[in-house]
Amino acid sequence: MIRIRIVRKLYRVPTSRENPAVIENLELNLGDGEFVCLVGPSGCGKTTLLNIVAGLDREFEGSVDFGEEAGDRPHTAYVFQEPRLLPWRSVRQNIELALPKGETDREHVDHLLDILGLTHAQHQFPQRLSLGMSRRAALARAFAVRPALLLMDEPFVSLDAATSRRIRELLLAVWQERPHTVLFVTHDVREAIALADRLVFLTDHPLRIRQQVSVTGPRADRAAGDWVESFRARLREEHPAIGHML
Ligand SMILES: Nc1ncnc2c1ncn2[C@@H]1O[C@H](COP(=O)(O)OP(=O)(O)OP(=O)(O)O)[C@@H](O)[C@H]1O
Repeated sequence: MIRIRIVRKLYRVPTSRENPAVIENLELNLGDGEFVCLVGPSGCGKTTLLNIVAGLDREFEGSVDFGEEAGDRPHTAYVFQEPRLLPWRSVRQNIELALPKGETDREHVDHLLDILGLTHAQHQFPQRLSLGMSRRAALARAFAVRPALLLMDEPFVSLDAATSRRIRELLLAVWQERPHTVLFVTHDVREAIALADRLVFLTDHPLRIRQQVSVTGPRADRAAGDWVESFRARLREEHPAIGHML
């Protein structure tokens, strides 16, 4: 169980007299192996929250408790909004560079390239890849380290609907092979319903939790658009306060 407690997070901007809290009084627990989707308006502080959980931002009041031995954090991978591949390395090298020093794990990398449809592109350089392929390469790099915690910040943004659906299916296929805790940020409630065990709807100014909802249907059924639409309709009925986010 990961326990996230953020009493207050603000950015001190020297040129600004007032620095309002971006996040305030947020309490969020992530179960072991749980897939949690954060859904919130643009600019509400989702990336800020992921950066805090990743340990990239330590300037906040509160704590992130990983329930491990003091000081230990789980093996974490972070997939950013942009794929952030090194342009002077091939797809395969980008993936292998993420592995701990001295570790090659060829079979695991081969398997990920295969399942993500990148075997034929493994020796290409990132500038030759489509956005969809780059995003798949970023996923392969994240999975290569066998993370216990995977943080994903709108990893499928600006893809066409068919490509993002295909990559979502690939993400689920790899995740289901070895379930681990995922915190996934999206604007897209349909995407969240297709993926998550739990949806966490957020407010902005400051960011807080507005509503949490479990999604219990089998993931195989959720690939069908009508399953997602009927779940959305039920949410609208049961939680009118979040109707504008649906
Ligand atoms: N380094 C920074 N310095 C000052 N303000 C910042 C900084 N980073 C983010 N902010 C502000 O904090 C707020 C939350 O930003 P953040 O990027 O976390 O939101 P978000 O929900 O991820 O946005 P989006 O959905 O557009 O990706 C915004 O008002 C943003 O302008």
